[in-house]
Amino acid sequence: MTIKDPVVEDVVATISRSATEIRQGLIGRRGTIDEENPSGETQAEADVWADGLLADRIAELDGVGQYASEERTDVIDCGDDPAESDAYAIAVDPLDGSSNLKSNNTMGTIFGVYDAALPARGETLIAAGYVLYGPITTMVIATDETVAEYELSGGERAIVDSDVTLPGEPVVYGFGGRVPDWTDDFREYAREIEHELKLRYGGALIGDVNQVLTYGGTFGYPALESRPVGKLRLQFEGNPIGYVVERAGGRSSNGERSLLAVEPEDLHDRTPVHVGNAALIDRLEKALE
Ligand SMILES: O=P(O)(O)OC[C@H]1O[C@](O)(COP(=O)(O)O)[C@@H](O)[C@@H]1O
Ligand SMILES: [Mg+2]
Ligand SMILES: [Mg+2]
Repeated sequence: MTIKDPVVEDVVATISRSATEIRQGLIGRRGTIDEENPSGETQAEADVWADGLLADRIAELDGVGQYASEERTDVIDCGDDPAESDAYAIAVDPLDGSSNLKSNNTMGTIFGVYDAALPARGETLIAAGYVLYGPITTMVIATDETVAEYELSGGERAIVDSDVTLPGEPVVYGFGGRVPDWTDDFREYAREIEHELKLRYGGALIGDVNQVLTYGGTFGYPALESRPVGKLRLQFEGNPIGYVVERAGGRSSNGERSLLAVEPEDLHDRTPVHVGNAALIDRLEKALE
């Protein structure tokens, strides 16, 4: 599978080559450091290390004007301003689910290629995807043309599915947050889903969303009573994941509308995230009305 846009291909190739190294570099970096990221969360040593590695490599690519990640406060300007040129802005969650490092469970790396200066609406994404560090390392890449899945080995990517499509019949679900902290409307909706689908929740967005893409169903990290804006970050998690799932034939929502239509106010905005089969996301939005 070739990616038509050479800058997107360069970004994807850089991330796929780095993934093998990131996976290997997790060994010995499972602890936390005495620092917080801009969202106020304690950083893992690996979060900061993976961010540095990706920032160095992505920022130097031709056609990349900005690099931003959930691990650093500000955007790095590294070329032409995406607002005034053909350059793209790359937003990254270097390690998604890094609290899973301690228990040695699934994690990922998420990226979005925005044709706009950050923060930007998801509608300006021209590509997005993720690496999944599971028993094997895979990469899902969505562009305007298609969603494809690859296996990564030694920095090379080998195609496994050139047309990833959300299965029509939903099978699995995963909802984040503590049940008593859910809103009454969401809890009522979740109770129905629990009777229809099978629970799959691993504590890393990427692992859980990849199950939804594989089997059909829904993943949600909802608005909480204690935190109405939810937990996940719009630029680094919500938008890229929303883009992938929408391109694969599903829907994304912040509870009211497509994640891709949400206007950001700040680089580190949080948002409720819901993705999956369109019929389920339609039902969710109705339940929250
Ligand atoms: O621990 P919780 O509340 O279940 O949260 C899990 C969610 O938080 C995250 O770990 C947040 O991502 P980061 O690890 O990149 O901060 C998601 O991957 C996951 O869906
Ligand atoms: Mg994350
Ligand atoms: Mg992260």
